[in-house]
Parts: sequence; C-alpha cells; structure tokens
Amino acid sequence: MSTRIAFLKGHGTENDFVIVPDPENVIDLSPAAVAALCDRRAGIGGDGVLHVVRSAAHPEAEDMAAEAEWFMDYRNGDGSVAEMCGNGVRVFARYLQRAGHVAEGDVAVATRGGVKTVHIAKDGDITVGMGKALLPEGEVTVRVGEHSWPARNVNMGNPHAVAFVADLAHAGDLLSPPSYSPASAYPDGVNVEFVVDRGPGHVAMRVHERGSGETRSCGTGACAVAVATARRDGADPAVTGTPVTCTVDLPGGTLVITERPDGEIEMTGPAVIVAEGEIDAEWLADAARRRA
Ligand SMILES: N[C@@H](CCC[C@H](N)C(=O)O)C(=O)O
Repeated sequence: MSTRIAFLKGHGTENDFVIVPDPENVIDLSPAAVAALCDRRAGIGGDGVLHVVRSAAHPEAEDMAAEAEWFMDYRNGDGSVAEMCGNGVRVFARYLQRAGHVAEGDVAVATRGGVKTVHIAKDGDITVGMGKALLPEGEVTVRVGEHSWPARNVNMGNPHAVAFVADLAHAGDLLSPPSYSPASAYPDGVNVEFVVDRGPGHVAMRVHERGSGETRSCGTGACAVAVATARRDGADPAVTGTPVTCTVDLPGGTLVITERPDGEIEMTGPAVIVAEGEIDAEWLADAARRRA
C-alpha cells in the first residue's frame, strides 16, 4: 500500500489553500509538487499551499523558533515562494487551532516576512498584525489592453502595485499578468490591485497575484490598497495620531484593515477549513515528475 500524505483545504475570503501539515519537514514539496496539488482539474486545487512546519525544523525559520513554534512555508500556486500571505496566515492559524496546537487568543506564526501575531477571536474572525507598509518612491504604470493607470508601489513584505480605476471591469479577464513599467520597480514580479471607491473608508478591488493569477482575495493586497487609499486621500495616522480603518470588498468577501499611528497594520477577516483527507504520495511524486 502506498504512503498517504494528510492534507486539508481551507480559505480566507475565498483565497483558497491546500494545507499540508508536516511538523518535521520531511515531505518533498518541490515547486512541481506544489503546482500539481494546486491544479484545479488534476489536483486538489488552490491559489497556494500552506506547508505547516515546526520553525525549528525549517532552515528558513529556525532563527524564529524561540518566538514562534510554527512556520508558514507559503507557496504560490505555480510553486514559487512568496514572502508573506495575509489570508494564508489566518487560515494557517485556524488549522493550528483545529489541530489542537493552539487555543483561542494570540498565537505567533513565523513567516518569511518575520513573526506575525494572529488573534483568534471567539466570534470566529481572525486578526493578524501585518507589520508596516513600505512605500517606495517612484512612478509606476500598470497596463491592461488599451487601459493604463499610474500605480502606487506598496510593499507589505511582498510587492504590490495599486491602481485606482474608473471601473473594475477595465482590468479585463486578468488571464495573463498585467504589464508594468519600469521593470526595475519590481525585479521579482508584483501583485497588481485594481481599486474603485465605494464610499468613505470603503473600497472594492480585484487582484492579479504573482504566481497564482487572479484570485478572489489577497490579504497583503487589501492592506496595500488600504494604505494607498489613505495616502491618496491625504490621511496618514503617523501624522494625525488617529488610526485609519478601511473596509475592502473583494470578489470573495470583505476584509477590514486598520493602520495605527505607529504604522502597524491589522487585518481582520474569516478563515475556514472546509475539508480534510489524504493524498496518495505516489500520485504526487508522479504528477510532480510529469511537470518538472
Ligand atoms: N494571497 C496572498 C498573497 C500570496 C503571495 C503573493 N501571490 C506573492 O507572490 O507575493 C495574501 O492573502 O496576501
């Protein structure tokens, strides 16, 4: 009988993930294996993989082990590695709670973007301290078909280009990545957000994610959008001393983002585990071989 690999499936505002618990980091999750798992027809399907590893067992996280027992080894659906995933870290915490590794309240999670504090509330929502946004200087232009827009460069640990548009439909089908210039603004590629206003402190967005394509939600993207919207409107909590909150509607749900006067950003939203099962390890190895 072939070996089985346990998995779960979960999502945060429909940004969906294959969760692979692997405390001792023994599963060979090559980029091709990740892409095979995320394949929506031939695999389980997901925007990315949340590889759940003890920090002490992962070379990229062992230096965070004293602060955070668990490391979110996040991968995009194409197998590429990303620094941070805001929806992913909420779903990751939900998995830890369901598995009995943590209880309600605060839990520290190691990520490639540093240790994040996640709060699991009684009411079911999960809040994550996303850290501070960086706003690199310089003009960026984003293009889709005949449309082009100036975009704000926002770094949430991972790179974002935020474009305010007249109509979300102008972003087209987003089946291929929007182009951008200058290329030097994003040497490692970029997540692109398209934003329209819905009212004071309230926007709606679509996103094309680096390594995953158009997704139904992006947590780091929603934070980037909240900060870009505040600055566009002349609001900066560091200057006024007053927190700024933005409600961000995405195709898959709503996220609430607050930027505090110290620059720290908190994001609140749902995180759900929808299924669990077992993967045939032989199938995964074969599927990965065929893609490699
Ligand atoms: N969906 C995520 C972001 C995942 C990483 C991104 N695609 C990248 O490559 O930077 C989120 O919720 O933040």
